[in-house]
Amino acid sequence: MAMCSSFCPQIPHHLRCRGTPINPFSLSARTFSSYISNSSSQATEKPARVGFLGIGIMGSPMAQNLIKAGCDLTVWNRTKNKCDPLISLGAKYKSSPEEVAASCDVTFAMLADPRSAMDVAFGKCGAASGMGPGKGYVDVSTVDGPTSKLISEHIKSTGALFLEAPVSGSKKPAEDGQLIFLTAGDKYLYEKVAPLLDIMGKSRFYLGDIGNGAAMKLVVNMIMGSMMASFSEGLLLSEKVGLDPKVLVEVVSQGAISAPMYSTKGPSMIQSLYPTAFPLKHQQKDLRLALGLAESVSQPIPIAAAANELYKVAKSKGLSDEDFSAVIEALKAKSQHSPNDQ
Ligand SMILES: NC(=O)C1=CN([C@@H]2O[C@H](COP(=O)(O)OP(=O)(O)OC[C@H]3O[C@@H](n4cnc5c(N)ncnc54)[C@H](OP(=O)(O)O)[C@@H]3O)[C@@H](O)[C@H]2O)C=CC1
Ligand SMILES: O=CCCC(=O)O
Repeated sequence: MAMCSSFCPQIPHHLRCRGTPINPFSLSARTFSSYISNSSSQATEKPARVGFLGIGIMGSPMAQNLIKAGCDLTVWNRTKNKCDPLISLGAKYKSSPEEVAASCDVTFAMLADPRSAMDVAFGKCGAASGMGPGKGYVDVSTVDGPTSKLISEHIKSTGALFLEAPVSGSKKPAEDGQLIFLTAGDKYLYEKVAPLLDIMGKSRFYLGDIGNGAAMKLVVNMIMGSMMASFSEGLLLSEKVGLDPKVLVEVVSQGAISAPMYSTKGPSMIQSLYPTAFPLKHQQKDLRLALGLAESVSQPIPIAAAANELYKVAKSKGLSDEDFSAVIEALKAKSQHSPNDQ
């Protein structure tokens, strides 16, 4: 368990065995009382009833890890057939977010963007209609602070608790239970869902008031979006001046600007392949939201603003559902010129 914040309960790694969701906090909460905290043996009781809304690239492996850990999981997705593999693994299915929330102690939501996060949380048959005292709602989608605050207000007006908990880490870390949770909101709920976060992630940060988790996530993804745009420029420039971009990837990997993202995505970018882990449309959404965040405090972010334009060009070229590394295609288009150009 990585060091998170002074508020963060430190759980020794040996207490985080797969299939044994064990955490000392589980003893105190009534709604979560079915957790056991026996660090020396396998869990003999099932965890509390957990809901999961939004079974996309991220939601699917996160939900799967909860099932594998023995959680009593109920799922919902707008496109129902994406729930089928989870149902095969033992998940229950309900036909609306309201029904999931009504039947669960804590409900997670992993939705595409602010609009869908709000619709699912408090739209027609939304989760809020099924919430009430003793329940918790944990939104792990990447949204902006104002959206998160609105969702929080709707959930809390029912008497339930709310935690925002966007994640750093992509498809593979989600599959491997290695996500990083950036949480804010009700501290009590944070402590109660810690065992569930520890099933899906490798670390968690508690950042205080609602909006802080969203802001942290947007800052991280703003940096990531600019890094990928810059890396794309480097790959194309190296090739144009007669260098082997594969060697560039190797050189970068050995130096101070080394990043797993470059080593992982560089080789496929060189082949113009963009297998989707993080959809480009979501990266552009995050840059857009980061620009709004910066605007709200009059902070100039010109690099991110330029990167955002590039992702918009990539979207206009039909690359929304490709991996965000496909942003390189926007630069290829830009750099095309006639042989007569100087
Ligand atoms: N992929 C990644 O690497 C990461 C993504 N994120 C963030 O996580 C969130 C989910 O991402 P990801 O799983 O990749 O995205 P996907 O596009 O794969 O999944 C989006 C989910 O939102 C649902 N959805 C979209 N619109 C609506 C709507 N109007 N009403 C109800 N449900 C809707 C989709 O349902 P349906 O199946 O019906 O379309 C799907 O379940 C995003 O906020 C993203 O920014 C965070 C970290 C990493
Ligand atoms: O929001 C997406 C983040 C992807 C990552 O952290 O690798």
